[in-house]
Amino acid sequence: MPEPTRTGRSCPPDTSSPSYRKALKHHLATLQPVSSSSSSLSPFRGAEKRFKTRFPPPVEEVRGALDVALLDSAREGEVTEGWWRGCVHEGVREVRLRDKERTRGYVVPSVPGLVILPAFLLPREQRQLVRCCLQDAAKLPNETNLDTHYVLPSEGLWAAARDEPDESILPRAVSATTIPSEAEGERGRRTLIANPPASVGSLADLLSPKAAAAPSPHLPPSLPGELLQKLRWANIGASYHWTSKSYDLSRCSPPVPGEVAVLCKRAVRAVPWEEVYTPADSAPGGQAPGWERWAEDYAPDAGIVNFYGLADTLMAHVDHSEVDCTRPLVSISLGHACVFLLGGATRDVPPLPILLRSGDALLMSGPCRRWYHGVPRVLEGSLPGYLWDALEGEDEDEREWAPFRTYLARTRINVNVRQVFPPGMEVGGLAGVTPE
Ligand SMILES: O=C(O)CCC(=O)C(=O)O
Ligand SMILES: [Fe+2]
Repeated sequence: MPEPTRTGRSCPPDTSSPSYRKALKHHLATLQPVSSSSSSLSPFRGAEKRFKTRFPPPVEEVRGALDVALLDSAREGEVTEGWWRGCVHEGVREVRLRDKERTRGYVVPSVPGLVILPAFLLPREQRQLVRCCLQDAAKLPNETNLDTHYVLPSEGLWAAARDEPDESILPRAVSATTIPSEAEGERGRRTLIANPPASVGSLADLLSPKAAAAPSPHLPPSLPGELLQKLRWANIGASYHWTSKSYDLSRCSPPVPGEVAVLCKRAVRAVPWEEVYTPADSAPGGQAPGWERWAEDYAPDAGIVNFYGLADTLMAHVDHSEVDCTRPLVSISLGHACVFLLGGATRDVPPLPILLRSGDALLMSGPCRRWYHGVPRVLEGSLPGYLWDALEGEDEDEREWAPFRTYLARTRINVNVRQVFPPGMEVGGLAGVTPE
C-alpha cells in the first residue's frame, strides 16, 4: 500500500479538477429524487444532512460551528494550515481552570453542563494516547467491532499488523448459539435501537449474561492491515453490549486503562464546577446533584474508543445506558478534526455545531449528559502537523511513530469515557453490591 499523504492541507478541493468533476458526476447520477418528506426532517437530521454534504463541501456551514481554537493564538498555525474553520459564538464564556498549565475552559449558556477544554492534551500526550488506543485498547480481552466476525490474535491487531503483516486472520465460524447482529451497521458502525434509559431499577438487566452477536457467514480471511481499516470501536472498562445497548456485567473486563482514567480525572478536576453550576442547581432534583464532589469522587469505569475513517459518521443518539445520568462523560478527540452536533432532549432541538480538533476534551454533564449528539462529518485535511512531522524539541523516535501517523492520515479517534455507577454503588463484575 502506498504511504498516504496528509490530504487537502491548505486549500479546499479544487472544484475544477478532473477528479472532483468525476466524483460530482457520479454523485449527480446516483442522486435519489428529493423525497417529499425531506422538508419534514427534524432539525437534528437536517443539520446532519447539511454537514454530510460532499458536493459542494460544507465550508460555509462549518464556518458557523463553534471553534474555540480561534481564541488561542498558540493554535493559529494549526487553524490556518487547515481549510476548515468555524467561529466564536456570542455568549460563550471562559472559565478559569484549576489546572495551572492549561488555562482554558469554555461553557455555553444554552447547553447547561457542557464544558469544552480546547488543546487539553499536549502534542506529546496526544501521540501517547493514540498509541494506547491502538496498541492496548483495541485488544483482547477488550471487545472490538471485529471480534464478532474474526478470531483476532491475542497480541492485538496493531501488533499483528506490525509483526506478522502477511499472516491471515480467519473469520469466525457461524455458531448456533449466537443471535443476529442487529445493532451493527454495515461497516461495524452503530445503528439506532430504542431501549429504555438505565436506572437503579434496571440493574438486574446489567447482571444478566447477553448473547453474542452472530458472525457474518461470508467473510474471507483478511490481513491484519486490512482489518485495521475496518476497526470502528473498542470497549474499555465495563463491557458495552451493542446489540442490547446496555452494559454486560456478566462479562469480566479489565478496568479503564490507567492512563485514560488519569487523563479523564484530570479533566474533571481541572473544571471549576462552581462556575458551571450555581449552588442552587445542586439541590436535590437540581441540574447535577453532587457536582461539588466530582473533583474527588469521579471514577470512570467504562468507555468506548471510536475509530472514524474520513467518510464515517456517527448518527444522533443519547448515551443513556449509564446508571448515573449526570456525572461527566469525558470525550477526547485525536487526529482529524470533526463537527460534533449537540442538540437537546429530542431531535427537534436544533443542535449546536462544535468543531472538535485533536487534543480537545469535551465534557457532557448534568442536563446535557442525556441530550442528542452525533458526528456528521470528519473534516478531511485537518490532521495537525505535530501528528505528522517530527515533534520539535521532543525526544521521540519518529521511526516508531511512522505507522501511527500513516494510520492517522485517514482517521479520527475519539476516546469516550463514562462513569456508569455513582460512588458507593458497585455492581457485578465491578464489585458485588446489589441494590435493595
Ligand atoms: O466521536 C465523538 O466525538 C462522539 C462519540 C460518541 O458520542 C459516543 O461514543 O457515544
Ligand atoms: Fe455518544
